[in-house]
Amino acid sequence: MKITENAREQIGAQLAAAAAQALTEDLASQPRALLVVSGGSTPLPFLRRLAEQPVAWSRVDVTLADERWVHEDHVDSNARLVRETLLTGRAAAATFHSLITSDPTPEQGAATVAARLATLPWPASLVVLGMGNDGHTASLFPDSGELSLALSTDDSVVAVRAPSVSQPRITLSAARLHDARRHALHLVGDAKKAVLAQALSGDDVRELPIRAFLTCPLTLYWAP
Ligand SMILES: O=C(O)[C@H](O)[C@@H](O)[C@H](O)[C@H](O)COP(=O)(O)O
Repeated sequence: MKITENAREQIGAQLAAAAAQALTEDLASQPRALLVVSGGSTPLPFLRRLAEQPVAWSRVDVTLADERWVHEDHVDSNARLVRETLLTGRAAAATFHSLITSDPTPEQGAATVAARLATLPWPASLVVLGMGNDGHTASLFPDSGELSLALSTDDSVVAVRAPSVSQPRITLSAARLHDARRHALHLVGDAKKAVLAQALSGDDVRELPIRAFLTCPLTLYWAP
């Protein structure tokens, strides 16, 4: 157990160093740089380590790959995760752009979120993706009625409902998620390694939506 925990800390630290390097490289030639991170449980060690990296954080914008449509104080909020882990220490000087509005549903809030995202310095320096055991990434779920739309639209965000998750969500579209200089996939555990192997051995994106990003190119950060 201890070995696994250490490996997960190490891979988080490696990803944090790579993210800091990407932002610093881009900030050498542009006024601001954008980082897109994912929610869930995997990113915790990465976000905590990144918060302490020496980056010109006051010139960095941060947003999320997707969000659960809950209040920002909710235990399931990805914004809460980012505020409590990344936006501390040195990285507190970064500007965070939430994917949530006060509208009751993501369908009602999507246009406001899209307008917010349009002000950011795309392409992102780095998009960090996670993946679920069903092959979803961001909120591109295999069982969501909005999957085809999210994979094909030029809009930047899509409101998503999926039977496999309890809360409505909002996700960056595949097109928006592709709009980055670098992509990383951050995974832990043997189950996810097996899902990734399955994804690499086929091409039906609707079966395993992570496939939409396997040609980015994409750098894999995996630990047992
Ligand atoms: O808000 C979210 O849930 C995500 O952004 C999602 O795509 C996540 O990356 C995967 O579900 C993996 O989640 P875990 O890291 O918790 O396994």
